[in-house]
Amino acid sequence: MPAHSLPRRLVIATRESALALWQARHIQNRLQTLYPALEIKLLGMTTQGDKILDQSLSKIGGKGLFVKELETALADGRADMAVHSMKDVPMRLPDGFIIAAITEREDPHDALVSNRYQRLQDLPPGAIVGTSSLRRESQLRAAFPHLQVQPLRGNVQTRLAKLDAGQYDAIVLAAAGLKRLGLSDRIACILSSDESLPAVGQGALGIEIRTNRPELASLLEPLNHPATADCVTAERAMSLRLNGSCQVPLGCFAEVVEDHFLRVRGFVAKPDGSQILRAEANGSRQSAPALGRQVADLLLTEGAQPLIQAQD
Ligand SMILES: NCc1[nH]cc(CCC(=O)O)c1CC(=O)O
Repeated sequence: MPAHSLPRRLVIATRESALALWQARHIQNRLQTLYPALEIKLLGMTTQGDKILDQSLSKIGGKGLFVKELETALADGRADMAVHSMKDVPMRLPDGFIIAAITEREDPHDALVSNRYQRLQDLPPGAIVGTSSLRRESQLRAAFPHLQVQPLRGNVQTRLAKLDAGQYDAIVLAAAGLKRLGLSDRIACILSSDESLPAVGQGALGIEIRTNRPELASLLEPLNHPATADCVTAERAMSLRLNGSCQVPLGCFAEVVEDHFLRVRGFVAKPDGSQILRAEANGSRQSAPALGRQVADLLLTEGAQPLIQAQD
């Protein structure tokens, strides 16, 4: 990029939870190292998704609630870019917005957090596990029908506080959030992708800009991690094909195998875990979107349609 087109100041829009701020500062620091002359500020914002804590996200409109306010700040020029957990980014962005870079994935797995138990297998019948994620709930119920799954919302610290107050025997959180916040010692165990297939985009950060700011896209290019971007592209293609929203228990997880290939696994389920459909596709990294769609199509062939529709 020619030096003259470098902006002098940048504003990064972010939510104000500790995790969102960590993520925005992480991107700020990486950009500052790359572009020492740039003045980079954060614009903290509270979104609808942060305000409404008494209802399940799936019932109040889903992921979009975490990004809409940030997009408004991009649209009216208060900010140049927004940092998101890719897990919270809707499959379709509004016209005029793009994810310009996807950074290297942190641990994509879910983690079990408990003050008493080390593993899911150790939880006794009737033990209460906290999660508001239909994806986590359906997988837990399928494998451990003797457990009670109870709703748990709020930011990471709030959820840990509710566990510590004794409201739950264990909770399930994204390992990435705990690790970023320096809370790795709270992890009882990491759940394997067979125990809990991660959410689309889990552990990856995305940087969103307006499509009409190509100079920002060039500036962000060094932050893009191609392997992570290919994985997340496959996962999002799967979810888009199934019209995935928070209202459907669904997961998709892609991994790079032997540098050039992707292994893509997905599932859809009934929330109570009484039915889980799984599928896998393998192929070259260049065909990431096709592999994601292939997983979706395999699931549809297995009978996913009623599971997807039942939630409406
Ligand atoms: N749903 C909120 C959310 N969005 C992203 C993360 C974790 C960080 C990540 O996946 O990058 C979390 C917390 C959690 O699920 O425990």
